[in-house]
Amino acid sequence: MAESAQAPELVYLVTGGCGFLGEHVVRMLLEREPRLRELRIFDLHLSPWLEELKTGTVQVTAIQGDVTQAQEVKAAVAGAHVVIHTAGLVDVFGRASPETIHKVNVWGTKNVIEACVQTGTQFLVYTSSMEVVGPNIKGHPFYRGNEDTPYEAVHKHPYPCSKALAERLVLEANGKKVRGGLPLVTCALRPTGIYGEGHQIMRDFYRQGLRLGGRLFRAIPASVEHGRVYVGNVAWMHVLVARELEQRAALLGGQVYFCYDKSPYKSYEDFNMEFLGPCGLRLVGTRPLLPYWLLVLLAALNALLQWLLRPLLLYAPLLNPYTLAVANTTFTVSTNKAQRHFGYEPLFSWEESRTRTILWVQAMEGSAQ
Ligand SMILES: NC(=O)C1=CN([C@@H]2O[C@H](COP(=O)(O)OP(=O)(O)OC[C@H]3O[C@@H](n4cnc5c(N)ncnc54)[C@H](O)[C@@H]3O)[C@@H](O)[C@H]2O)C=CC1
Ligand SMILES: C[C@H](CCCC(C)(C)O)[C@H]1CC[C@H]2[C@@H]3[C@H](O)CC4=CC(=O)CC[C@]4(C)[C@H]3CC[C@]12C
Repeated sequence: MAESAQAPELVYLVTGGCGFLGEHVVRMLLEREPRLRELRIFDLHLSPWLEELKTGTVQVTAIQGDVTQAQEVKAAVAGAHVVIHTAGLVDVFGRASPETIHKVNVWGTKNVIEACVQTGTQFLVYTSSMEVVGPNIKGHPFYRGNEDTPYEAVHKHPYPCSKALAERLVLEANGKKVRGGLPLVTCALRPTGIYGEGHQIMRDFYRQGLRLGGRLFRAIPASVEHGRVYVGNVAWMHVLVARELEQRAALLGGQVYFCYDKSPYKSYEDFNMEFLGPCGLRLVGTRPLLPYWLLVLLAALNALLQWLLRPLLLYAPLLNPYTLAVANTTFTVSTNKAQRHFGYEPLFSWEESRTRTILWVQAMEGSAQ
């Protein structure tokens, strides 16, 4: 993949390319990867906006497929130079079964690795998660840590378990010989909580606030810091690392990188108010309105209700023991590893990330403004 002034030659495949992050990766590649000849977008559900991308100079190929189906993955990967594997089942609310989460996130990743090996694709970027590290179930804080900070990672929930297993598979595959005899070069990016245009949970909080007369009620102490990163910067990191994998294979291969930018350290709720505030919502209370023990009880009750109601309907509220523990445990990163290894600098400043997110919330139907 050496730099050349010749015609664009590279074929990229983005799995999960119609998801929240995947869409930003796809658009970023089209905007900022001049060597792109063909962009394949592989997803279980293809979005209508893909059509508008097909009018440019890069060949955009939409592939409806399932990462759990090895043959479908292999067919999509064949002939690609780089695979960016963002597809995953993001579920911490109990909507999907643990088996399904494992199947999509672990087997799906296995299939992607195997497809690279069998077809001769040499470069693989995996979207991992901060959840691979923590917060752990013991509630230990991870305060502005980096990739080398010691932390007791203990996973019980199906989602972090699956992401940790999948990340390990990706890292262990680094150096494996692909068809043709060249080594596979892999790396994993670990975003903290991603925000920005298209963020479903932000949408849910906004709608909940509207239903509650423009108010949200503080549940988590303002002192608990939760790491957040703007989706455009996460996408940019994927594009950059994918571009650099060949040139710096020895340095980047088998490495993990937290995704970070200049977003401020705040609690999950205070951070959301950076966007929801200018859209007419307010966060009631300088301290949590309910005592923590009551929240724990409510979260346990929700888990019980989910279990009892499962034969009849899907009850999957935002509050459950796992989400409460994650929201209530400090987990923030402070690192420059991506900058040192592949020259990453955030493409979007905090002000720009904030403005873009606010404009997106405001554009939502029924804005409180
Ligand atoms: N949203 C967040 O805050 C964070 C997300 N991540 C990771 O980033 C990646 C993308 O997450 P989001 O964009 O937030 O989720 P998303 O749910 O918006 O996107 C995931 C995409 O994968 C596709 N997909 C799911 N199952 C599939 C299957 N069996 N075959 C093919 N495609 C399938 C979905 O249709 C969807 O388009 C995931 O791997 C997730 O674990 C990591 C850290 C934080
Ligand atoms: C839904 C949680 C906030 C509600 C808490 C309540 C009910 C007390 O108000 C979210 C708090 C933290 C979020 C998670 C975090 O950002 C890390 C994540 C990384 C991922 O890879 C996937 C998503 C998530 C698990 C994210 C999910 C929502 C929260 C638990």
